[in-house]
Amino acid sequence: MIHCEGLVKIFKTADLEVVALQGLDLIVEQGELMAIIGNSGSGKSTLLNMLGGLDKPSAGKLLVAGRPLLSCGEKELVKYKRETVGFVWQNNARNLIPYLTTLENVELPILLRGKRRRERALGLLEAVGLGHRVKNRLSELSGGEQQRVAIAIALANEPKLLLADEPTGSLDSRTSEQVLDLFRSLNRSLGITIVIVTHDPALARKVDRVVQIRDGKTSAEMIRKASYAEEPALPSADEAEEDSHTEYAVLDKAGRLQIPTGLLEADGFKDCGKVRVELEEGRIVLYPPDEAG
Ligand SMILES: Nc1ncnc2c1ncn2[C@@H]1O[C@H](COP(=O)(O)OP(=O)(O)OP(=O)(O)O)[C@@H](O)[C@H]1O
Repeated sequence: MIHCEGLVKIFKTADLEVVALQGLDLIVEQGELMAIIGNSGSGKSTLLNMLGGLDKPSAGKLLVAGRPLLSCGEKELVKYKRETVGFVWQNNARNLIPYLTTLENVELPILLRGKRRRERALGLLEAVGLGHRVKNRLSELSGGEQQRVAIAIALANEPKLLLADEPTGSLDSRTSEQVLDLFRSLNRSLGITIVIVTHDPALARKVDRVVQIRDGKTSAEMIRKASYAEEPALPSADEAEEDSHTEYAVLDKAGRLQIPTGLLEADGFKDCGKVRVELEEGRIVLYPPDEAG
């Protein structure tokens, strides 16, 4: 569904250039539900904007649902945004119109596409568990309910890919859990590919694959040992990530590897600047530079 290779994004301001993505590689399969995590400023939102066709990369390869987003024209990009991708934002103001009812909010994007279909809007609200709240104004809904309306809106154009930027950022943990459950059930029932950008490690732990971005590049991947499809019971709050997921460092095509920061604190590696690399019995082993061979 998503194929990014060597993706670069440079923001130029009057006197400054910021390299937000520095040759990022990422592959997301069709029907995956995955999360992207990373520190503030690591490039998560920049990546999501590229995937959603809201901004163009400066260089690299970016294919989404078979479309080359870097080279396609404006018209094709508009078609892509309308037909292939849906967005859910943390900030409800970006998704919702406060003075309309729940039903009117969901009908609107369908109306804009020239197909007035109350039935479909009602169906979407049922799907997100809000069939009983269709006549309420948004101010009468809780934060979690409003986020579910936003998800119904994002689904109105029957997207193949749903992009969610901090979708639970302003919700308490119980409501976040419900929103994530909804993503899971939509992923299963509609087969829609879902990419969630989050700061929330608890949320990230509950999907099959978590990709970590560091300095504009994918640096590590955590893959759930048992897929949630095979083992729907989610890890308990006190289960550590190591128990539920296996962590991998990303090795790119040029042979570059980002070593997890914690490991670099070990004796001999701190600020060492270089390492000795040996192949030993089928394993690549790193030695501090001053350790005798
Ligand atoms: N429009 C822009 N103009 C200039 N620099 C930008 C622009 N958008 C993002 N950046 C810079 O690009 C880098 C990556 O930003 P981005 O918003 O993608 O990070 P993020 O990982 O989403 O952060 P956060 O978790 O805080 O939202 C940052 O250094 C940011 O300051």
